[in-house]
Amino acid sequence: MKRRADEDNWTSAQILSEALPFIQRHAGKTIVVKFGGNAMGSEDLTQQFANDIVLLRQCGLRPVVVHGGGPQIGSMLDRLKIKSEFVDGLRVSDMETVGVAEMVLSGAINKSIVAAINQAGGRAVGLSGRDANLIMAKAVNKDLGFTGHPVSVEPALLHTLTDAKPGFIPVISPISTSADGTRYNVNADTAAGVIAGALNAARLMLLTDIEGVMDAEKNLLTDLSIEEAQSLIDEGTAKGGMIPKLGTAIDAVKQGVEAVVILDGRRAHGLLVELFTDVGAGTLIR
Ligand SMILES: Nc1ncnc2c1ncn2[C@@H]1O[C@H](COP(=O)(O)OP(=O)(O)O)[C@@H](O)[C@H]1O
Ligand SMILES: CC(=O)N[C@@H](CCC(=O)OP(=O)(O)O)C(=O)O
Repeated sequence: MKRRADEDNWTSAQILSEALPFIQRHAGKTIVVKFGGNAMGSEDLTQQFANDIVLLRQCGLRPVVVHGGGPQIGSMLDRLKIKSEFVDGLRVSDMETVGVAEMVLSGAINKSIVAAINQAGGRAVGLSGRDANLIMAKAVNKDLGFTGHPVSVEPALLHTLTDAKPGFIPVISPISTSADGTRYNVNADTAAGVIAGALNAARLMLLTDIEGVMDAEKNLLTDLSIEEAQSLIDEGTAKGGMIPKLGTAIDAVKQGVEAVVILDGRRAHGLLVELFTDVGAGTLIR
C-alpha cells in the first residue's frame, strides 16, 4: 500500500464521510431490490450489483433481492423453439413455458446472483416463491395460462434470515405456487412489490434498463405521486414492461412501503447514489 494519499483518495474519504448520516438513517431498515433481467447484462454488472448489496448489509441495512430474467427466459424459449407472447407486459405461460421459466429463474439465474453476493463476502440464500409458501399465487386469468398473480405472502422465513447473524441476504426467484401445488410464472416486479409490502420495507428499488420513468416527450420524471403514476398507465405513456412496474409501485406504496424507486441498473452503484447521497437516482414514487 502506498503511504501518500493523492487528491482522489482525499475525495473518496470525504464522500465516505458525507454518507454517514444516510447510513445512520437507513440502518436496520429493509430494502427490497428487484434486479431485472435487462439490468444483469454482464457478469461485471452482476458482480458490482452484488458488491453494492453486500455494502448495504455491512452498513446495517437489510437488503432482500428479488430477481427477474425475462430476456434469459426468452432466449431459452427460442432455443427450444417455443413461441412466446406478452399481454400488457406479462408473458402468456402454458405448461411448457412455466417449466422453462422455473428452470431459468430458480436455477441458473438465482444461483449466479447468490454466488456473486457470496463472492463479495455476503451470505446469500437462494429461494423462490415456492419455498416455505413464501408467495402463494393464482392464475391472472384463463387466457394467460400459468401466469400467476400473488394472493398472499408469508414473510416469516425472510425475517428469520435477515434477523439472524451474520445477516443472511435472501435472493428470491418469482416462481410461485398455489395451495394445490400448481406452479405459476409471476412477473418479478409484482413479486418484489408484494414482498416489499409484506416486509413493510422502507424502499422498493426496481433496477431496470432505462434511466427511470419517462413522460410522453421522453423526459425523465424524477418524482411521481401514485396518482400521477396511474395516469401514465391510463394515458398509455407507460407501455410494455413499465405497466407492471408502475402498478407494482402504486400497490407497494398503498401497502405501506415508504417509497419506490425505478432506476437504471445498467449503471453501477445506482443503489448507493439513491440511498447514501442527497440527490437520488431515477424516479421516486410515493
Ligand atoms: N413511460 C416509460 N418510461 C420508461 N420506460 C418505458 C416507458 N414505457 C415503456 N417503457 C419500457 O419499459 C422498459 C422496462 O421494462 P422491462 O423491459 O420489463 O424491464 P425489466 O426487464 O428491467 O423488468 C424500458 O426499457 C422501456 O422500453
Ligand atoms: C409473467 C411474467 O411475465 N413473468 C416474467 C418473469 C421474469 C421477469 O419478470 O423478468 P424481468 O424482470 O427481467 O422482466 C417472464 O416470464 O418474463
